[in-house]
Amino acid sequence: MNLCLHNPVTCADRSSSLFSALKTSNNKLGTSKFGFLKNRKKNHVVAVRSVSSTAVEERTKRESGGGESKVYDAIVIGSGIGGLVAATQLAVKEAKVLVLEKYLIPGGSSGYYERDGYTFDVGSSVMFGFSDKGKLNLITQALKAVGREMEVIPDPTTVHFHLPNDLSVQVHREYDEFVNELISKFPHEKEGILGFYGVCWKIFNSLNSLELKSLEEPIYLFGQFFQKPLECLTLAYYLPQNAGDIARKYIKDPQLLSFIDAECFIVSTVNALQTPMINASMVLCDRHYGGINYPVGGVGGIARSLAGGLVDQGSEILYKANVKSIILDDGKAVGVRLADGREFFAKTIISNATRWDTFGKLLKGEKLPKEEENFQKVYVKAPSFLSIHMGVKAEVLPPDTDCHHFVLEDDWKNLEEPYGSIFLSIPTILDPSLAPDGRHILHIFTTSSIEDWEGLTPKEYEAKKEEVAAGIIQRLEKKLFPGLSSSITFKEVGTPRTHRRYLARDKGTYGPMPRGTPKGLLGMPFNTTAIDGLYCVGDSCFPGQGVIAVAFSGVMCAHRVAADIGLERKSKVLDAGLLGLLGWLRTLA
Ligand SMILES: NC(=O)c1ccc[n+]([C@@H]2O[C@H](COP(=O)([O-])OP(=O)(O)OC[C@H]3O[C@@H](n4cnc5c(N)ncnc54)[C@H](O)[C@@H]3O)[C@@H](O)[C@H]2O)c1
Ligand SMILES: CC(C)=CCC/C(C)=C/C=C/C(C)=C/C=C/C(C)=C/C=C/C=C(C)/C=C/C=C(C)/C=C/C=C(\C)CCC=C(C)C
Repeated sequence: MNLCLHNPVTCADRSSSLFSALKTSNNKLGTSKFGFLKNRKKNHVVAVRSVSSTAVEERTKRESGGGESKVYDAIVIGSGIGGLVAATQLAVKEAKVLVLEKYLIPGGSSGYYERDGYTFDVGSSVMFGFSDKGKLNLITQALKAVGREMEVIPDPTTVHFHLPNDLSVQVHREYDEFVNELISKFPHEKEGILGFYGVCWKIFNSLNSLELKSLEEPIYLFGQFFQKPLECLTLAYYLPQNAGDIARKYIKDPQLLSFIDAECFIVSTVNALQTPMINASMVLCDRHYGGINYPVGGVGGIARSLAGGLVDQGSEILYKANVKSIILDDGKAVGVRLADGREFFAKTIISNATRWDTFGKLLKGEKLPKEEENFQKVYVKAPSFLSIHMGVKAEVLPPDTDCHHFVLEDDWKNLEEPYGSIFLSIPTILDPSLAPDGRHILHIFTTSSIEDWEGLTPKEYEAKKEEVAAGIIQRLEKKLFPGLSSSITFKEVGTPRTHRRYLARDKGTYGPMPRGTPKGLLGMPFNTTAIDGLYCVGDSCFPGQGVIAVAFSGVMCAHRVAADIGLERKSKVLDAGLLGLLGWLRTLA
């Protein structure tokens, strides 16, 4: 996806030329034509109208010019990985799905963009769940479900930490190599290190033994408890716990505890005390179990392959389709209305927009359901990122430079501060085809809030981008790569405003972040919502941020929707019991 990480002021021109370039690739994906619904008049009242189900079908027919009416099984708003996995999983169950994407290509924050011979990943380039092993390789499985496979390049080091007091730790692909390196830095904490990471493995192995489907579907859930009671009880035990508390049971050294904070921060943007233990275990072990693998050609290929696979299954994806509102019929979600006035109808609506955008914008004017109020009480929007995509002369990187780095120079206290720590990926270390010969890509990012970028004139905005980016580049020059500034051949800076604009995420947020100390994953909502027929998918659903996490949310969502539209088994009585119980558990968070 092209996030247009350049001056938003000039963006319109460049994206129109980009669009012509992309048209071909969209066509290759089989972008469908939607001639069956005519444009409707603008200035619709966004307020919900009450119409019966038959009326919905009749209206669709009328709008199709009396031709064949089409009510989809599911409409998915947004083609992030969460939305695409939900859509493809439903499509392979023979549901008719329509994905509506605001932008020109699929992927959302897992998209890509091309400039001057470089292919940049919009978001991070660290891919979990992309191996050929076990049951947690959810990206591999999602692609396989629609007959796609991608060539991947194994990453020998997940991340190289450069931390205060000159603490340098490489997270090697081999677990033993990693723990031995960590133990060599903290020999007095050998038992603590093995104890903490040992609990992570216990949880990971339990997860890896389950068939992963919707935890909101009782026939499946009880079936898993019956088949794997110990593993399910282990997961239920750790569900309300956080990594920092478990770490403190084993580890005393404050610097080592800060290292565990950094381990958690890079995937959750919060410290270990606020990171759910199940999520921490998932990432701290998958990187050694299946390993981190990078898709040849860049991360954008994942979404392109899923979108292509979706169309192969007979479902559809429509780009430049900006959903403005969700249409309710007697309190049930039955369709969507686009910014250009077109309307589409389906038995179920799945929103891949964040919960804040779904309830705050797409259902504007509706009373916020109690469940969403609770969600907003427990979670706030995490800050966004400032990202710098650069092309540099290859010789500036020392030999054996690792692909991913995390830099926190002087003071552990800066870990969670805006611009405090720096993430750096150099995907061309693994796949040189992403850059012209003799060049490398540096994708640098650091947390930043939208408030920092508002109220500026275009000139001030540009100047601030340059100034902040220069400061970050100088820090990397000092810590890692002398001569970096003078080796830059291409540079584009994106801010939280860029993320808000191109990903349609409120305040450009990276995802939900606990307001205080959460009870692990207990407060995180699943996919059903208080509105009949409306489901959410993506990072504001269980289990949270991350490509593999939203892929799991997509799998869960598709299973729950399939049961509700009769493509999978369901029991109304058990449903009511489990959904009630889960709702109650969330109130305890
Ligand atoms: N390596 C990594 O771990 C990595 C890399 C990149 C992204 N990510 C993760 O991906 C997660 C986000 O994935 P996701 O699937 O939840 O969502 P997303 O934000 O990536 O995608 C949502 C999509 O929905 C579209 N959209 C939103 N509102 C719309 C509307 N009204 N009409 C039409 N389209 C609309 C957006 O354009 C976007 O394409 C983040 O949590 C981030 O952690 C992780
Ligand atoms: C229901 C109840 C109540 C109970 C029951 C019990 C049970 C059975 C349970 C179960 C559970 C489960 C299954 C769960 C699951 C989970 C999961 C799968 C999870 C996952 C997760 C994941 C994650 C979180 C991930 C993330 C990631 C990320 C975010 C990443 C990122 C990255 C980056 C940013 C990179 C960095 C870079 C550099 C350093 C450069």
